Amino acid sequence: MELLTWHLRGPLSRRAHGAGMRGGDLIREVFGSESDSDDADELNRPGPSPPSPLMRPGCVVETPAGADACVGMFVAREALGEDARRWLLDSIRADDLVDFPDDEPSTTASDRCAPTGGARNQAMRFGRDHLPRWALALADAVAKLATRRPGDSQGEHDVASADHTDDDDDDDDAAVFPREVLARARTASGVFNQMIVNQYAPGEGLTPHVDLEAFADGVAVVSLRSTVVMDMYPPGFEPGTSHVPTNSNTVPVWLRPGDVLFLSRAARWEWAHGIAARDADPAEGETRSEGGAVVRRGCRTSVTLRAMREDGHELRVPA
Ligand SMILES: O=C(O)CCC(=O)C(=O)O
Ligand SMILES: [Fe+2]
Repeated sequence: MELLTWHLRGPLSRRAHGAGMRGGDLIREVFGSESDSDDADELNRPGPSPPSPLMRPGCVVETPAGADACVGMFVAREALGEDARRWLLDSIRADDLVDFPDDEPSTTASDRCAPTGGARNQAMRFGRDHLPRWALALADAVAKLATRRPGDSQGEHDVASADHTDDDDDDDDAAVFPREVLARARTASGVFNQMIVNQYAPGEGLTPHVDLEAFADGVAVVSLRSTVVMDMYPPGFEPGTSHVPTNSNTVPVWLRPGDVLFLSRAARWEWAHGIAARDADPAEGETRSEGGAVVRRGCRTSVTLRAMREDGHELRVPA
């Protein structure tokens, strides 16, 4: 219960903004969905074919400017090109997982987006068996990117391979995700076995939070459509504080269409992340807290990929 409550204060609390859903409705909607009887139909639906390769060749996984202190956070810039973004949005729409407030979702930033009101703006799936095909394809491509060394534009490193030797250990820590996270690729769970699709209208945010302990290390967020600023809050931030002013210690990360954000190590366990509820963000690189250039938000869609921990940390849901 505590875990769930904590989670609800985080990613889901933004619903209070438009949908006015709470407690049981939310939990039923969010956690009930994985056992829906129409799950099998949804999973077997062919859907649009992914472009090949899914990830843009030559994309670089980097530490965003000014974010060196946030150890374990990386962004793959425009990892999904135009075709991949279109495929992903079409796949999400084909599965009818969330409502799109605009009829023809653009693959780039758009300000033609009205607030969602009572729309379904979040969907979760737990377990690889419950992930739609498109999510499995995305998860595998993102997991490959996570084997890269930051700054490298190519060359997945097979740190999870069975013939890996201990002599390589120093090198392992140089990859985007730690070795033990990448090693999940050899298990049934895969690197990722859980996903959330989130839909944000302009003005909607995400309360700062550290992801639940029930989720393992190694979180990836695929960002689609509107550019947005994700704020990283350094260790010491008190989760559950509903209104946290952005202060000088906060590290802003600009997420553009097709970017993939990686959180592991301290960035996943010690830093909190959140999105301010506002209609516009400071222009990229803008550091002044007031009076600087701003960019209006459009609609944003994100896909968060994670894995459930298998060491007894349950995601408890009240009966
Ligand atoms: O939507 C996003 O960009 C992040 C979502 C997130 O942090 C979460 O689901 O825990
Ligand atoms: Fe999160």
